[in-house]
Formats: sequence, structure tokens, C-alpha cells
Amino acid sequence: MAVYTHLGAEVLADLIGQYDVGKLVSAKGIAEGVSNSNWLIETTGVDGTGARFILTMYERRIDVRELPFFLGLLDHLAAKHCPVPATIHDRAGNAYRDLDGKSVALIEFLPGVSIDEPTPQQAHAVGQALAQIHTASEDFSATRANDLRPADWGKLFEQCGDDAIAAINPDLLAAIQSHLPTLIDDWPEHLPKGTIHADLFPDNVLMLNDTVSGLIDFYFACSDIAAYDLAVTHAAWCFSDDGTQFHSDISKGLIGGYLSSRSLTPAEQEALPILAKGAAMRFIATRTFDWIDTPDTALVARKDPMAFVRRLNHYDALGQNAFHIPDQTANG
Ligand SMILES: Nc1ncnc2c1ncn2[C@@H]1O[C@H](COP(=O)(O)OP(=O)(O)OP(=O)(O)O)[C@@H](O)[C@H]1O
Ligand SMILES: N[C@@H](CCO)C(=O)O
Repeated sequence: MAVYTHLGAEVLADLIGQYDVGKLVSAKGIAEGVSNSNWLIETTGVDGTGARFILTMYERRIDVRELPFFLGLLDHLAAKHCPVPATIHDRAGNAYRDLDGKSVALIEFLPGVSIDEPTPQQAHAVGQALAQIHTASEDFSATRANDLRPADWGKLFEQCGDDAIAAINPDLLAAIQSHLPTLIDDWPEHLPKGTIHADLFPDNVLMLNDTVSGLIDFYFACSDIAAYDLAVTHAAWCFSDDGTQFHSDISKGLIGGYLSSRSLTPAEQEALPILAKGAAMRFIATRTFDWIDTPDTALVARKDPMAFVRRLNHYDALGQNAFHIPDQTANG
């Protein structure tokens, strides 16, 4: 369920009337997603041939003061022909509006479906699209600090408390205690930074066959290490959901796709194992926090932190061999 607020037909028609998109035809709540309320909006379109949009109401987690960064980034990337939805501005030029004390944005609808089990070709397309947004955002001037860096993972674990963490699974606490200090001490701060998506999971990618039609949900986007974004995407795409199986063909496809559009420096390549362990720890941290914070009777399904402990152990065991850097493109 992800429609937290009821919007009546008149309120919606009045809202859509603030944009040059034709008249409201229908609005359907979208079940996917947990952070915001989303509706699929159909209008008559400016020329009467019909048009579709996504209306997002920002419910929680997102600080409204950060909306200019997130929505400005979408506009910047869309203008550079990256597969991301542009925001629709109202007649006064606003990218977002206030509706009964909550912020709402109207966003371009992109076709496509999220893929659960990608093929290597699809992973290649995802890697390429990720590199494309890294390159296209090089001249995006706005910045946003990443609020989920190694020290922040530590703070989340402190808030949870060791006993509560061990109660989920003793191996969870053991993995945190054995890896977090090194990740904090050895985090490769010197690597090239830029604007990153930071949460490019399969549910945030829309695909039409082997083509990426949409990268969505940029609400963790921030200014940080570019290769960390590749590591996050690797951790998100190259394993079975529960983290028990590593798919090396997907890894090859993803990294090959990334390198086809943006090269990795030798330092970035060398840092991939620690970045990937960090990526796993970032999702262990938020999943552990959410697990403890969300009652097991809640409507929202909790995500298992152990799925990322298994990824962390895999990266720890394989080191550089978890990545597949083709020699001929390695240095651009
Ligand atoms: N621009 C878009 N075009 C087409 N469909 C979209 C678009 N944006 C969102 N969607 C659809 O809406 C669903 C929910 O969007 P999203 O994942 O951004 O939700 P959320 O609640 O904001 O995020 P989260 O997944 O972090 O809880 C997506 O799974 C997708 O089906
Ligand atoms: N994609 C994340 C949730 C958002 O941070 C996860 O699967 O844990």
C-alpha cells in the first residue's frame, strides 16, 4: 500500500488545473513504494490525445527543503536525454506545490516494467544508464550531502542497540562488529565524486525488453563517490534476493555496461571490494533499523537485513574477484 492520503476528485481536478496538461480524466492510486503516496494520472492532454503522469505526494522521510535538489536533478538529467522522468512545472513555473500542507509534484510517466530476474543484456543496459547519469550530472551544480555514510550506519546501529540486533540474528551483530570499524577507518574518501542515485535497485528501474526506459525514485540521490553507486547497484542486482546466490553473468553485464560509457580509474577499480562491502553495510543498517522500528503486524513488509549480510560475506570472501573488469576497457 502506498497511498497514505485520500485526495477527492475536486481537489485533484483543481490541482491538475494548475498545470498545462489538459483536464483530469482519472487518478489511480499506485500500490508499490512505501515512502510516498503515488497516483497514475490520466488527462486529456493539451491536444486532446491523452497524457499520463505520476503524481507524488511526499509523506515522510523526505525533507521538503531537499525537493529542489531531487526535482532539479531529474530535470537536468532529462534535458540531457537520460532515461529519467522530467518534472512537470505548473503555470507559475513551480516544480512542486503545496496541497493541504504536503508537497506534491507532477512527474512525467515513463513506460516499462521493473525486472526481477534480469538477463546479462538487461544488466548491461542498467550499468550503461548508471554511467550515463554520472556523466550527465557532472555539470549539475546543486549538491546534497549523503546522510547514509559509514559513520551514519554506525549511528543507526547504536540506536538499535546490540541486544535488539542480536535478537534478529546473532550473525547480524557479528557481521556488523567485524566489518563496520574497518569500513569507517578505510573508507576511500579520495575517489572521484559526483551526483549519485545511491539506491538503484531493480524496483527503481523500468525496462522495455533490453532497454532501460526509466530510472526512478531519486530520493536518496546525493553527492558522493561515483564508484560507490556502481557498488550499490552491483549489490542490488547481482544476487538472488536472499543473497545466497551470486550471478557472475549479471555482474559481467552490469560492469561491462558501466565501462562502455564511463571508465573507472585504477583507484576506483581497486576500491570496488570495500565500496561493495560498504554498500552491503548501508542496506544492513537501514534494514536493521526499519526491522526494529516496524512492528511485524504493519502493512509494510520488512526487508531482511541478513540478505545483505550474505552479500557482505561474499564480497569479503571474493575481494576483487567479485567484479569483472574487462582488461581492454579497464583504463578507458
Ligand atoms: N515516472 C514514472 N513513470 C512510471 N511509473 C512510475 C514513475 N514513478 C513511479 N512509478 C511507479 O510508481 C511506483 C512507486 O514509485 P516509487 O518507487 O518512487 O515509490 P516511493 O514510495 O516514492 O519510493 P520507495 O520505493 O522508496 O518507497 C513504482 O514502482 C512505479 O511502478
Ligand atoms: N532499496 C532499499 C530500500 C531503500 O533504501 C532496500 O532494499 O533495502
